[in-house]
Amino acid sequence: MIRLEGVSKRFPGAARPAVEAVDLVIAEGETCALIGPSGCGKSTTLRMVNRLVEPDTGTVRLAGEDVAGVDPIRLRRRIGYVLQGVGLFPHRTVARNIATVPELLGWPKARIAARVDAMLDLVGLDPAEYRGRRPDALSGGQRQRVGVARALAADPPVLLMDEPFGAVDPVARGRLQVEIGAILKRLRKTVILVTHDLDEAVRMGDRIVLMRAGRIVQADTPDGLLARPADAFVAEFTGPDRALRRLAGLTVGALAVPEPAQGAPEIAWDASLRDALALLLATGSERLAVAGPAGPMSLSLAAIRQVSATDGTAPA
Ligand SMILES: Nc1ncnc2c1ncn2[C@@H]1O[C@H](COP(=O)(O)OP(=O)(O)OP(=O)(O)O)[C@@H](O)[C@H]1O
Repeated sequence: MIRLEGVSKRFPGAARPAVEAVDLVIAEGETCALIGPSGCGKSTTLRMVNRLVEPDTGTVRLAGEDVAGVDPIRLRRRIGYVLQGVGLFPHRTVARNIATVPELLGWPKARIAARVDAMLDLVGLDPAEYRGRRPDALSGGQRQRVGVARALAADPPVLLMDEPFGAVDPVARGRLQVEIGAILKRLRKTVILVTHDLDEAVRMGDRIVLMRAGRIVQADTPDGLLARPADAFVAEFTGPDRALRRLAGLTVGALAVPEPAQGAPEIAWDASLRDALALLLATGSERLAVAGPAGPMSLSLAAIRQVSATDGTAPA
């Protein structure tokens, strides 16, 4: 769906390229999280997809088409864009903000109004209560929800998200990551997400691309990145609590076995293994009871230990 081939960019006067020889393919319906230290080229990579930045060399293709040959305005109508702090128009109502692209596309008024309400519903805001408000009457998390609603309003197949939840407090942020991630999956959007937050990348990414100094160091599933860091830099970046992070990205269902564990503390099938471990430690139990989709199951501490034991250390 999105293909970057040998893409490089050096800004005028810069000592080294911001992005260098990046090859990356993002499949339709996939969420790809770009992560890495500040200044490693994440946002520049993202912006070359919607032509806010032009590459010096290489090509960016969208559904097979070289974006260099597509009029930028037309291109951006096919690509939703969500930024930190969103950039909502402050003097426009929530409804008018969400209607921005449909209005540009000349949709009839009734269709726009219906779409605005559907988008508000989608992101969990009651249309009757929120459509007439202005952005300054919203919480940070609500503003980000409106930002996502606006980006999705014209139903673009591709969504670019640059630190979308960076300005939101940690509690609201966790909820947004889970909810918005589920919506994007359900709608089968192809998403590039730029983030500083490894937990966000693990929660939302089907794949994580870790960059350093303009280059891709490792592109892998969240579990692959945490379990098998390609080198010492990746190991350091993912940190000493890599094993716990990994458990946060895996569900109880992945390890539960079809054996009843009567009387054991209960955990949900779709809870994370990190929550399961916390419950095992808090209760001192060796096993948890799981209500599986096809009957009672159990999850043992030993099984979690086994998964953690495969947590590779980086090759020297
Ligand atoms: N418009 C620009 N003009 C000149 N240099 C730029 C421009 N945009 C980015 N850069 C430089 O390119 C490099 C990569 O920047 P980029 O914003 O892509 O990094 P990033 O990984 O997204 O960083 P951060 O996480 O801090 O947002 C940095 O050294 C930055 O200073």
